[in-house]
Amino acid sequence: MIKPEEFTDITYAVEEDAFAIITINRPDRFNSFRGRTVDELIAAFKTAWADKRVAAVILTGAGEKAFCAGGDVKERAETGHYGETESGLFEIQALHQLIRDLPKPVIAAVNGVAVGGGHVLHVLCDLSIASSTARFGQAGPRVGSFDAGYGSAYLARVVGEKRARQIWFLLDLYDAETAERWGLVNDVVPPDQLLDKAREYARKIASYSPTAIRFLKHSFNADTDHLAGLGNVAFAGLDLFVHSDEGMEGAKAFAEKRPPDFSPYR
Ligand SMILES: CC(C)(COP(=O)(O)OP(=O)(O)OC[C@H]1O[C@@H](n2cnc3c(N)ncnc32)[C@H](O)[C@@H]1OP(=O)(O)O)[C@@H](O)C(=O)NCCC(=O)NCCSC(=O)CCC(=O)c1ccccc1C(=O)O
Repeated sequence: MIKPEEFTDITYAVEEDAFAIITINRPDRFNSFRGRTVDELIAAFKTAWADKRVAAVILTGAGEKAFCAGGDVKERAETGHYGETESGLFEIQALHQLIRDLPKPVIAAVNGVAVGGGHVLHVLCDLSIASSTARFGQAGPRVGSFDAGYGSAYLARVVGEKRARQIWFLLDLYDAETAERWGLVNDVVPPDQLLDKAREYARKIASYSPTAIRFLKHSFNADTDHLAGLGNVAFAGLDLFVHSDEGMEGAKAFAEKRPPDFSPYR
């Protein structure tokens, strides 16, 4: 497992002997993730799980523009994949499951755009706080991708069927006020208050019984845990799809800054 001192794509810190802050740190790529980023996120969440000081975890992005823009589409357009990883696997699904299984609440502090796989990350967090400048949405069908596991089915539990379908079929970006109205985030605050609000949430959680919180988190999850099986099916399909001509058309069009042409695949 990669050690925190070896992290290149994220940063990890424990504050007040009470909570961890994980920051995706690739601002030049809108904090999009590659294989290495996902490996480091997994290592950071496991470190937080094992650390007895840590009662809650805050997940955020570096800079003011992006929380996380999903998979690194430029890397995928250039190489067809997301780069080297420790295991040889691209472990995004394991990261999703880890955020759910970690018996400590995970708070997304959404500091900018949360789109594609980055949007899925915040949806999977137990709580989300948005900067008033944050924007939310999915992008997969534009760039030749989809998340037909937690990213669609669990999203529908959070915002309802019509809105989840609207998010995935229209691919618009929604502002923080709309996200709050839809129940997609718990709070909206000015950008300069975002991390303090997340710390306030984490401090409160740290003052309560960790065993009670752990049971409650597992209980909330139990109702949708079967979606992990759906995720296995969905990601097996996605592995095939992203390498197809249709899938690669989306990634190449993004990298070439042109609209994709999916008309041959209807
Ligand atoms: C995020 C945007 C909405 C921001 O728009 P805007 O504010 O107008 O800024 P831009 O000028 O567009 O972007 C600024 C700068 O950042 C670069 N950038 C943005 N996003 C990415 C990205 N995802 N990857 C790489 N680089 C990115 C952008 O190119 C600009 O750089 P310049 O050098 O200045 O040109 C908008 O940028 C946007 O829509 N971005 C793309 C979002 C997206 O499509 N994300 C990927 C969705 S798919 C996904 O995340 C799932 C991946 C996955 O889980 C998976 C799992 C297992 C197998 C396969 C996959 C899979 O591939 O799908």
